[in-house]
Amino acid sequence: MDLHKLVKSFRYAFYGIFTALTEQNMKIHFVSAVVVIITGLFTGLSIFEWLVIILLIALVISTEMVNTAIETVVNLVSPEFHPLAKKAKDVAAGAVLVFAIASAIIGLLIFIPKWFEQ
Ligand SMILES: Nc1ncnc2c1ncn2[C@@H]1O[C@H](COP(=O)(O)OP(=O)(O)OP(=O)(O)O)[C@@H](O)[C@H]1O
Repeated sequence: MDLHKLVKSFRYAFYGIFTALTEQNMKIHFVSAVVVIITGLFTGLSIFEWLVIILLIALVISTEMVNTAIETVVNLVSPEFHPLAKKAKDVAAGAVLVFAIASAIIGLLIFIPKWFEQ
């Protein structure tokens, strides 16, 4: 195993996370995640509920990062307006929206009953 290569891959991956965090949408997802985690700490969640919340947060952020990667490649290969560039960007953005909406619904299904039982 090439340890040097492995360390380099991790460094690039962390740089990718840092780069993605400079995007406005990622900042919104990040702040939302922090708000959800703080709300979860105050509400009191079971281990299973935390697993679901952490998985959803990680998947929304990962989906947004893949969307950013797609946007960047599209900008590289098609800086001018092109209907296929539009299709790629809109579909990638739609994928994030689908996951974000589903996550918000699942989050509310976890939190709302707990708020009303207290
Ligand atoms: N090269 C292109 N050809 C056709 N349509 C495009 C192109 N670039 C962007 N668009 C359209 O504009 C929308 C927004 O694009 P994009 O996300 O790149 O801009 P933005 O909102 O300024 O993003 P960011 O600020 O995150 O770079 C796309 O979803 C797409 O509909």
